Amino acid sequence: MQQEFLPQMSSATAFIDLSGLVNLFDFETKAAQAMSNLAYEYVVSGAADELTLRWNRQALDNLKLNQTVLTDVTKPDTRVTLFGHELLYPILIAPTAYHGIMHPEAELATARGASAASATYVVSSFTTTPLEKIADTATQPLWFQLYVRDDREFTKDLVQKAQALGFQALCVTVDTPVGGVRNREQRINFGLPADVVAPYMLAPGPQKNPLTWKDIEWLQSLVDIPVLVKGIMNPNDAELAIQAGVSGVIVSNHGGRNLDTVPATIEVLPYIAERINGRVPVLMDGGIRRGTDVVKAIALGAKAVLIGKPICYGLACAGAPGVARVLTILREELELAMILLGKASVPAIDRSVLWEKPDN
Ligand SMILES: Cc1cc2nc3c(=O)[nH]c(=O)nc-3n(C[C@H](O)[C@H](O)[C@H](O)COP(=O)(O)O)c2cc1C
Ligand SMILES: CCCCC(=O)C(=O)O
Repeated sequence: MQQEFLPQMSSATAFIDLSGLVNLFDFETKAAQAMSNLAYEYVVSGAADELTLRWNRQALDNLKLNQTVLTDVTKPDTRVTLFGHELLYPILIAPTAYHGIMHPEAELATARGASAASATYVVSSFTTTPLEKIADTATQPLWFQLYVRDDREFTKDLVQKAQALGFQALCVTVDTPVGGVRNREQRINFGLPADVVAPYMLAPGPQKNPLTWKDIEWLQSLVDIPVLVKGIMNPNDAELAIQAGVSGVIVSNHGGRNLDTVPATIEVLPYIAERINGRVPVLMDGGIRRGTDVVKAIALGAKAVLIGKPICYGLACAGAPGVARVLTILREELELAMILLGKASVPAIDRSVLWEKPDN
């Protein structure tokens, strides 16, 4: 009998008990069953041999922490301030496309989950839900991620719409003039199902007019909100970003999805932070799955981190509560790590938390 009702419910949300999912990897395992094959292969995909995808994790795992005891930290303060706004903890939702293939409530569930967990949600240009609806739903800050399309008038209208709707920052993705070699997508002949539409995708595929630093200057002239560039992977580009006047830099290799065999983000982060030298905030994403990963990124110069795939998995497993749970688990792990490291606040997290072999 119950079978009859199942099609009306999302097979992804029906009867999922979140209590057994205690870390972000558990969500990935669960999502592999909850998601359609199309959605799972799309999300899990790295470029080519998926080396960078793996290195993002491996490089974080290979960093060791320096335990410090008897420090009297019981309730760490995880707050950070970014562009004049306070975040309760330094973890944002990275922009990921096409939530409509992951859950029937799509980006609205993500927005609800982010709001429930007091997190900032960076909405992808390739959202499958109109920005107005997301803005209506979210009660916590939204940022907008921009893919610049050939039609620059369209792009102008889009960023100005986002600003008018109250999106608080613009992240211009600069690492995707073309998508990477994605064999998993090729094997399943990835495409959006007919009932899932990305309203701002406009002319999918590679664009004819390459994006250059001049466009970054132009984009900044269109809006008053902070403009960040997402996808910086070397100090020279970071310097050019500063010269172009950006308000922030996101160290990202697109979760290993674009150019395979570029280094892990945690590996390049300290060099970029050194070059930026505090002139603008540096954010980072790629492989963050544990509270200790957040600590490591902050120790090496990130002001905050973003998470991509775990949010997709939380969404697919259980909609808004799944998204909220993923964020809350990571936040709680961060708090525990801070206590165990004796760091009472985020700004106090410096390189002393990283283990280095003593000289003597
Ligand atoms: C399914 C998926 C879709 C993505 N879509 C976008 C996108 O639309 N725009 C963008 O700038 N980055 C996109 N990214 C990259 C993420 O913003 C982020 O850089 C990356 O996922 C971070 O690594 P993580 O997944 O290991 O946390 C996407 C990533 C995934 C996994
Ligand atoms: C070609 C980019 C499509 C969306 C995206 O950014 C991703 O899948 O990583």
